[in-house]
Amino acid sequence: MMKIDKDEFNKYVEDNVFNTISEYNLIEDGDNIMIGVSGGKDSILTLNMLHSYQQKSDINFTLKAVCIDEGIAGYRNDGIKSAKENTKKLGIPLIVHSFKDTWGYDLDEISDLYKSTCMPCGVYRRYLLNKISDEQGADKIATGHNLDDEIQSFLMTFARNDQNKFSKFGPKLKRIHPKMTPRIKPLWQLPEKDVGLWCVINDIEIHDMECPYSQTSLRADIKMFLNMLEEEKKGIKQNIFNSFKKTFTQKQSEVELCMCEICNQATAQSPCNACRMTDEIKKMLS
Ligand SMILES: Nc1ncnc2c1ncn2[C@@H]1O[C@H](COP(=O)(O)OP(=O)(O)OP(=O)(O)O)[C@@H](O)[C@H]1O
Repeated sequence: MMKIDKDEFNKYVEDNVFNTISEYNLIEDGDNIMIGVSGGKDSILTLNMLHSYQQKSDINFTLKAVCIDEGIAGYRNDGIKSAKENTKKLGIPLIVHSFKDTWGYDLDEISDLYKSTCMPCGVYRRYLLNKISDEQGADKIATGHNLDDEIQSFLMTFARNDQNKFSKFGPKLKRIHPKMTPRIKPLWQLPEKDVGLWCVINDIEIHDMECPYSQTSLRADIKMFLNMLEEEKKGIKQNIFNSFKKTFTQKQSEVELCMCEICNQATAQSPCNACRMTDEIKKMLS
């Protein structure tokens, strides 16, 4: 087995992330950054890298973290524990907010209502991440999306013939509405295997469990396909990412946003997805 030098590896990870931050101007002076922390490896590395960037760079910015409790028995509580421990260690304030507080039910209670549970989960999670970031005055939401996530999303747009999603690609999304907090992805150029290795090498306590619902998604199939290809043809994921980078030009979303007549959040169409879904779920549950 190949021996890995811890300091060298940590420097490689830090250089990779710091380069993405500076090359794409992810963080600017005076920014209030909200980090979406699930307690898993990607968001815990993001948390540590942004904390370290705050210490080492001469850019002044604040950090807060938010953890959304979807209500997944036997899964989410360990993630929240990891989010609490890791933010406490770094002195970063954490907000925990649940689906149940907002809509009155857990994800578990609505998991059978849709073909893939990831659909309602994604709609509600994105909604809450944005709402809380907006309420907290955040300028940007940092997520732990890594190189693997980005090429999976890229291939998913082809599988679904949904090129509108191109506006969500890239390490930094533009602000398209005053109430829509844009995303930044500091791990955009870092392969997932290196994120895992960083946690192991540094003995970082993380929540290392697959979401019990993730197997129902197209993303899970594409991830498995890419991992299988990578096993046989080393470097194929990096090649896909490099080709993606060459052809990628950020498409500005062409949708004009308005305010949801029910919840007063920014949306492409009123009522917003979350409110329309809530109405549908209430009917299905009654
Ligand atoms: N429950 C949550 N609360 C807050 N942020 C979240 C939550 N779930 C996901 N995120 C944010 O979205 C990113 C992508 O999430 P996703 O579940 O697709 O990936 P992941 O690879 O499992 O991430 P992680 O290793 O951080 O759990 C996470 O890294 C995190 O920044």
